[in-house]
Amino acid sequence: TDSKAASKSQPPGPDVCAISPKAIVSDACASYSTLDELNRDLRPSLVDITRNTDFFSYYRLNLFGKECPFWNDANGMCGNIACAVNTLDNEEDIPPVWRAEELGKLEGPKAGHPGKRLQEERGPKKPLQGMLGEDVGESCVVEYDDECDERDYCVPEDESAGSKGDYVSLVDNPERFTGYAGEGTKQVWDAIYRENCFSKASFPKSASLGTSAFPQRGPAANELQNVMREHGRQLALEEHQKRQPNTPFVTESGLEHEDECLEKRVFYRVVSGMHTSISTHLCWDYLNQTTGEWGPNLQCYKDRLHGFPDRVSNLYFNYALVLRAVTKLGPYLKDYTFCSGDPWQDRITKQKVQALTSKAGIAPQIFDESLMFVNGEGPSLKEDFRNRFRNISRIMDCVGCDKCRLWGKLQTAGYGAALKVLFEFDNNSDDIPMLKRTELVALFNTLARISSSLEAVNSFRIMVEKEETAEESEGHHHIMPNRILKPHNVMPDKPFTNPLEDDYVDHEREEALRRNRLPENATLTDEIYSELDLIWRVSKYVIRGWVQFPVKLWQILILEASRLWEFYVGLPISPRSWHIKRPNLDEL
Ligand SMILES: Cc1cc2nc3c(=O)[nH]c(=O)nc-3n(C[C@H](O)[C@H](O)[C@H](O)COP(=O)(O)OP(=O)(O)OC[C@H]3O[C@@H](n4cnc5c(N)ncnc54)[C@H](O)[C@@H]3O)c2cc1C
Repeated sequence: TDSKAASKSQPPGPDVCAISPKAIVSDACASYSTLDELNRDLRPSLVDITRNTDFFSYYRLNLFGKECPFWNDANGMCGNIACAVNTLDNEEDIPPVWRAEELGKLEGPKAGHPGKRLQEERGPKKPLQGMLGEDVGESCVVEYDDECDERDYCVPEDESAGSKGDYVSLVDNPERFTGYAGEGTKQVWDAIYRENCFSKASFPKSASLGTSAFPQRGPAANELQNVMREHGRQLALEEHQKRQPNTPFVTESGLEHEDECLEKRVFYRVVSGMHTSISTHLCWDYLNQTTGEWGPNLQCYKDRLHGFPDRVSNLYFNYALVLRAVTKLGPYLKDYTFCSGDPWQDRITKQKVQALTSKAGIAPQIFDESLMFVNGEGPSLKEDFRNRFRNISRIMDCVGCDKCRLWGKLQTAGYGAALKVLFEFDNNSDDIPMLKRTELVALFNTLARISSSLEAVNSFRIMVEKEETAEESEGHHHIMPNRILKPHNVMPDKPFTNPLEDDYVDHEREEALRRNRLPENATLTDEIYSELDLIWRVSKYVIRGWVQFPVKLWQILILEASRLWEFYVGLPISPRSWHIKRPNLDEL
């Protein structure tokens, strides 16, 4: 009952399925341990792609040229050396294919938004058209006349010749502690969360913040009041969680967030999960100002995340969402040339990407985007959702620390690309939007960010465990509040165990069984229906296995062929990574 109550107190409770506790658990949710397992599997390839290929390790963005469109940010600037970004000012340091002289040579499809007709002519189901890399002289860049394509979820970075921007090496500018804090950061985070306040009426494009100071009256003032109320509720919720963990948080409007629709919850989770990832990185790679050394800061993690399971839950949710987008994009990337100016490297990059997306494709579906924007007020929310996300990408120009702005912009672009792939790529439609190189780089690097955050959070949890065990053995009786994040699938009466241990999966099964158990007062009819339901789900699971078998076999063949190729050309051979998974009731 405790965990039930807790799950009602906030949208993303630690024991709750990431999206909707009842309706979509089997198709759209994976357990925390499944995601950890996937992450352990995929992480080496992802790190390899984002660190060792030119295509994915250089990003071009307009880092300094855009003013904050919402307020005067002159006072919120970070002067610490750690806030600085090393841009690649010397042309020699940029891969040849992206140097200005090469971009200047480009002709043809770089000019102009492709428009519907041109997209149709280019043919269906090839969103990338090989446009970014078939040949430098042909077209490594696609340029848009207007700021956004109507299906963009964020303001895209422009890589075309003549556009303003700098190249940065993402490897040389790691996301970590910078010391950027105070009123400036508060203002930015507040503005970002304000975008979460959906109203019944749709907002006009980029309107919810407005460019002027806060209004005193009229519709905008009403909205502001709602925002303040919402923010106040958030603070009250946090206070409540501290004082009375695991009890429902009741406001005048009832249990918090209980009645929110899927789309609004998803929006909040994406933003909050991104915030969690940023906090995790700054705590993991923290500057000890006494010793001058960089390393994990456990207290920083405890203050920001350990006591807030919903924040960590949102991080896992984002992993599922972005990984699903990358997996969905996989087949489209087969025709894509990863143009970096060196055909040999381009081929290797492609193989690495194919290996990653094929591996991810073998895993069970972890997020089901087809459930969004379909029921209730869902369809009418899509444009609002998109505009709000674009606004968040504009707010990133108000971040007063260059390095934070770099990673903030990259990650919003990455989530924007993921949302575009999930909600605008319709396999049954011929009209599929295009992706720029910057969007692809942002997408893969955002996944890599979340992936390293998951790893860091697991390591931090283990550190907390060790610290508590040490304290206990010294005789201090440590009282751990229930709301502190435990491995998510642990039964309430079982001891806290390291999520990396094998028996974690057993807890997961027990939890699944517990969820499916009938209430004590169940009638015979309930039991019969429950049995029939189980038989139905098991049959579906078995049939689905048979149907998917040829695809899986094909994926295995592709993977094996790619390993053989790696062996043949003398590359390090990627490990085999498919598992025969034990079915659990969640997947049935
Ligand atoms: C876009 C952006 C990028 C940044 N990148 C970096 C960076 O790379 N390195 C660096 O050192 N600093 C970075 N910062 C600053 C950093 O995020 C913090 O703002 C700063 O460390 C001050 O932290 P704080 O303790 O005041 O809480 P903040 O992290 O600023 O949080 C403000 C409030 O938001 C709420 N909150 C916190 N986390 C969550 C969550 N996950 N979900 C929901 N609500 C939450 C809490 O109420 C909290 O009090 C960045 C800031 C921004 C806006």
